[in-house]
Amino acid sequence: MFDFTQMQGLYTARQVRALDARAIGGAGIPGPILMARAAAAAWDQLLALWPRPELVQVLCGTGNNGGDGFLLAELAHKRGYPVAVYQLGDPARIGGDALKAREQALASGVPVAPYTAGCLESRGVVVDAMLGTGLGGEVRDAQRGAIEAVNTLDLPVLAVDIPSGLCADSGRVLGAAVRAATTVTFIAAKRGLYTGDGQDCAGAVSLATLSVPAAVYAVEPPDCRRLSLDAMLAALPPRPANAHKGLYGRVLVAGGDLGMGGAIALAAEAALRCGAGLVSAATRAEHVPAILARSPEVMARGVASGQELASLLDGADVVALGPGLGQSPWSEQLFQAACEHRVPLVLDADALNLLGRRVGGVVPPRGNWILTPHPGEAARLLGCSTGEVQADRFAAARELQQRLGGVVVLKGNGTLVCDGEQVLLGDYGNPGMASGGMGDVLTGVIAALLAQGLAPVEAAALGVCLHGAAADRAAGAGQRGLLASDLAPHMRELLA
Ligand SMILES: NC(=O)C1=CN([C@@H]2O[C@H](COP(=O)(O)OP(=O)(O)OC[C@H]3O[C@@H](n4cnc5c(N)ncnc54)[C@H](O)[C@@H]3O)[C@@H](O)[C@H]2O)[C@@H](O)CC1
Ligand SMILES: [K+]
Repeated sequence: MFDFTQMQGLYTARQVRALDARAIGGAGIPGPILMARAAAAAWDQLLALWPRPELVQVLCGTGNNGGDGFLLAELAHKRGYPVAVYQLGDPARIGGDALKAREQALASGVPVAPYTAGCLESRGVVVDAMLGTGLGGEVRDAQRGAIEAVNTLDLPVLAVDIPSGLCADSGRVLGAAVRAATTVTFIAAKRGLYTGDGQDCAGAVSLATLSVPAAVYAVEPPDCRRLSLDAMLAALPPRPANAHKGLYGRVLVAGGDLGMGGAIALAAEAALRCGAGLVSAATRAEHVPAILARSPEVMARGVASGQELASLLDGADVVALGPGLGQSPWSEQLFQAACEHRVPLVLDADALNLLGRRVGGVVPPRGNWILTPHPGEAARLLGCSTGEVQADRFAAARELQQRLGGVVVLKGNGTLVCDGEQVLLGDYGNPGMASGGMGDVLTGVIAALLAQGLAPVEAAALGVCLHGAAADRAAGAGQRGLLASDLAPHMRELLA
């Protein structure tokens, strides 16, 4: 239903280097021309955001990222703006197009001085052209000092191609990274700009393709794409006039151990609001009255054992297991019963923790489940630390999918959806979502979409974006205090 290949490709540094080389060698665009276009694109963005800057302070490294900075400084200087360029690293190490750019800037009269501690003035704007896609490993001390100085200045910062210190591939801060207000990235979007620390460092990202022809991109197909909610919503077919509830699937939400009944109520309500035909809840008998009082549309049943759950599974098209599930013997029984059935599953929260105990054991990988771990749950499933998951979220998502099958949704800033072939990145949402119940809602959303006939990867991709975009709308009233239950009306509106 969704054509992910039409969505924006996200590339690794290696891939972008290949595209650069192809643009120069194959498409015949000389390197200095590409660099001049990059500088012009960044300069245009700077002026668009901050017209008439009092001072343009440009920090240049010794690679081509620095070359972009020199040419930007020359543009600013020629247009009469006060400019100061600070060189990081030994100029003797500069070569190729970057050296030409530096010489051109110097010949035009751009003032260039070595970067020293305290050299930056606290006025105007800062252009970060220290490190781009050529960054290898943790930033060295000299660059680290400059990065920290930029971040303490409290001036608007434009990052050239990628904020210095951010890993283009993983979105991890390599020791220290510039926090920019905006980043102009060249030729192709780097995937690290959109996940992990990427969004915090890059600010608003714009892509300048530098007029590289489409044929160049054909040689390096991306294996990661940035999800477009609009494109997915546009592809959803309208409901026929003679529709009936049987067409839209039966979702069974199971979980809600003692003390955690709210989780199951949230998941069930989210499934209803996202269009599931019928939603049932299987939970502790104690929670049934409260669920019915809140959502009379939910068919809530008390289940005391795995056997009782098993009798409900045949009547479900999709089972969402995990919200408030707990890890008690009761939880274990429900988990066991659901996993023994062939029904498609959406597993979250404690269902993932129970799965983690059994990986490689009783429960083999399966193709018809969607697993929605946050980084901590992913770490438990992989037997590593949360830090290791966050250090390379793409690798963690792929590894999990390979081990467990199905579709893996690695939650967090820049949520990743991996079906084994591709990684899809959803960058909707905001920090207001760091509150209890958000995951339960996502589980219900994905289950509802799956029950309505979307392919598992589509249900996960649309669910993630719908959930994040609804939170962005709801956060109009403030991120702090955003409740999971605030999302439902917005999801409904978006789906409409
Ligand atoms: N023709 C091209 O290839 C184009 C490249 N462009 C720019 O070129 C950049 C890539 O240029 P390069 O490949 O020269 O690399 P960079 O300029 O990103 O970085 C290389 C420099 O960083 C230093 N460095 C590497 N790791 C470091 C670390 N851990 N700590 C401190 N310093 C470190 C290296 O010694 C080298 O001087 C892109 O990000 C983009 O800005 C653009 O001009 C567009 C065209
Ligand atoms: K940079």
